[in-house]
Amino acid sequence: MSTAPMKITSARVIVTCPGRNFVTLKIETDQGVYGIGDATLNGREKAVVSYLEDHVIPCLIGMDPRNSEDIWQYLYRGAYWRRGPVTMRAIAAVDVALWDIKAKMAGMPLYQLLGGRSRDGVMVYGHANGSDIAETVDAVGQYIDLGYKAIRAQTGVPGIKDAYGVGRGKLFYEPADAALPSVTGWDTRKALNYVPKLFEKLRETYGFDHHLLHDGHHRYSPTEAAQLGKALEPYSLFWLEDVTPAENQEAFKLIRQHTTTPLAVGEIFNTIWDAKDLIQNQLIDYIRATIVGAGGITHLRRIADLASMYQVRTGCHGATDLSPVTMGTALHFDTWVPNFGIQEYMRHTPETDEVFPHDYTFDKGMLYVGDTPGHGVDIDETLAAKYPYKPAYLPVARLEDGTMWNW
Ligand SMILES: O=C(O)C(=O)C[C@H](O)[C@H](O)CO
Ligand SMILES: [Mg+2]
Repeated sequence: MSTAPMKITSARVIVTCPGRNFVTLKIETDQGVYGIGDATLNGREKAVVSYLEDHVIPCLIGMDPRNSEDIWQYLYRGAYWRRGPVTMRAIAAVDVALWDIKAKMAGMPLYQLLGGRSRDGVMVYGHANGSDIAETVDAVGQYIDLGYKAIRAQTGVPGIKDAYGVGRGKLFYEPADAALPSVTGWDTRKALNYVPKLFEKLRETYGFDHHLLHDGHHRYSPTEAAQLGKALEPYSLFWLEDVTPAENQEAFKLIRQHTTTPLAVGEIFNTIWDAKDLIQNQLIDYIRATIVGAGGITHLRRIADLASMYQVRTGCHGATDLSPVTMGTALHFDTWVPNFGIQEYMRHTPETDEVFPHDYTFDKGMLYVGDTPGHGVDIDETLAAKYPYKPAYLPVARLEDGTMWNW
């Protein structure tokens, strides 16, 4: 790589809504090479747009884009105000765009810069859901027919209005759907009674050859979470995710003492500090932090390295609110990271795929990175401009008596 001076000449934020909102950062350089990073924060997109445009981009102009580590430290330490979803997404977008530039300049796919291939392909899990057990069992069957090796199963629960994870469309589940938050319901007892029956039926119908996963979406108390984990043990889950909120990392001790169902946490984590105690005390099995949520490649690989010391494996978040730029970048990360576990893969709509041309491909339950230099994902700006931003919130959840709960 040349040691001649190199400069960032411009950086722009592109907001587009090809079915859902995405915030993308494009960094251009004086050598004609550009990089792309995702900065989407579902339901709070404009906060990151402002953070980037008003507070980050002015500092970037003139910096040497090759110094991605120094720029990461500059944005993290330099703001004085550390961590948080807005800050860390803005940093992630810059970081990913800079790694994209570096890999393009090297003429290599990004995984080569991280340390090369550790595996041929990346095992992914898809989202099967239905309004009741029968429908969810059918949906899981459809994923099996599509070749998936691992499937997350979520079901509607009798008596709960719009239970988490039950989509309106198959393959394209999208919770952020209303100009103001829609109100969904929750009832822990009803869910605790019903969810194990789903997995009993799934194992009875399809046997034990496929990995099954379930997301508690922060709804249960530690004691209830332990009960759910115990009840699910006979069905041998790949993981039980976000079974209780993780702000208090200590809470997982209680769950861990009562169940051997593997636990996954971290899609809302921003830094290594959110996961440190969970990892060091071996309270989880999978860490779900991903590229856009946790400060880009530069920071996520630190989390993965810490996790590797405690036999915790990765399981990057990959819902539809993470753009193809994050998906593509995560696949390079997954292709390299030694302690890889699994990658979530919720398919984007054809409109989104068209706005973000990419070279990753799906085959028999696996995703494969391409060999395009960089992370292999671009943005068609002309097409993106045809889909203006539409306000869309995630739902909220309330108990039957009106009490606010965790969505
Ligand atoms: O994909 C998952 O596991 C989720 O829990 C999806 C989240 O609800 C979604 O990313 C929120 O924006
Ligand atoms: Mg989740």
